[in-house]
Amino acid sequence: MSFHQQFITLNNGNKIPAVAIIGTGTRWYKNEETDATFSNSLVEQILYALELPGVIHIDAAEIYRTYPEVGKALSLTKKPRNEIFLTDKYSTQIKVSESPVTGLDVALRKMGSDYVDLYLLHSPFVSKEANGFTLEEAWKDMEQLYQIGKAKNIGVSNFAVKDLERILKIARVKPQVNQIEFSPFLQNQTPDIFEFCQDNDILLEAYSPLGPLQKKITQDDTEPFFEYVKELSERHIKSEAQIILRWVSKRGVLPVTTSSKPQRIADAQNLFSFDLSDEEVDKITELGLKHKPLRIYWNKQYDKYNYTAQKV
Ligand SMILES: NC(=O)C1=CN([C@@H]2O[C@H](COP(=O)(O)OP(=O)(O)OC[C@H]3O[C@@H](n4cnc5c(N)ncnc54)[C@H](OP(=O)(O)O)[C@@H]3O)[C@@H](O)[C@H]2O)C=CC1
Repeated sequence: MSFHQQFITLNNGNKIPAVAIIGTGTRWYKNEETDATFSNSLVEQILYALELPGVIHIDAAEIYRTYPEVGKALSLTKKPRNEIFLTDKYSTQIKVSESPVTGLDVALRKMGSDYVDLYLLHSPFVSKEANGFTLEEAWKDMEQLYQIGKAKNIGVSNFAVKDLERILKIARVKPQVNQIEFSPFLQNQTPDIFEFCQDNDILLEAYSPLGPLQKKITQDDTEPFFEYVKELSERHIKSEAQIILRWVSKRGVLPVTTSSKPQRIADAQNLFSFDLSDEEVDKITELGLKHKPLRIYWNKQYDKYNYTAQKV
């Protein structure tokens, strides 16, 4: 099977691989970063990913406590650094390090790299009282990292329109990315975020894009959404996960996925070996919107927006 890779051009002209195939949070998440919690299976899975063709997009974060595994895999791989796209996130809500500048220094040391390709503020939940700096000051730190080249691109995660407006008011460097929860069952994490980011040329990334499959229960099989995804899976001879990930990308959003199963990682990297028609994309959108909102992360902060999460 021939391999095709796609890239998206960010608002600063840089390119990003259009799917992140190995997230190191969620199923790999740990509360502690010790020798005892070191995950050899995560190292193996990252190394497997790094043997696949093309530029490999890895998603990391300070709060996942998986820098040692990422560092080990980077030290063992034969893939050159410029064929790896490494995303990292500064932990805002739970304080791990003093500031984005100090946080990234520690991260780079632990991962054994001189730079990250993309650095994000993990959430907008920042305050002088809790963090010692405001959201605007945090962004100034991010800009400093961008200027000195330790972060080739910068962005945010879980930001609502009002949070982005605060940043845009003071930014010298506009966020390149907003990574949010996005799936057919959650098409607006917060009110109007999908449209706002597309209008402002801020790339949306979708974490938990496979929410519908992760939470699928047997009787869901009879739901029109699942019936249709199955039909497309048979029509295109692709897995149901590939159909949903491809739908995400056809909506102009970059899917961030992960798996403990090598075949699923390879399938994600092979996302652009097939296409969905506009009609197929629209039908998944429509059937997805009929489903009640499925929000897996940041429920405490964002369940209040469930009334509008399934409107586009
Ligand atoms: N910025 C933020 O606040 C957040 C960021 N993230 C990032 O996004 C990454 C991905 O998030 P995640 O929610 O795991 O993404 P996905 O929605 O892609 O879910 C991946 C999970 O789905 C399972 N899966 C894959 N294929 C199927 C299938 N066909 N049927 C059923 N289950 C399937 C996998 O299990 P299996 O291992 O068995 O294949 C895996 O555990 C994280 O690792 C993290 O890096 C995640 C949450 C929040």
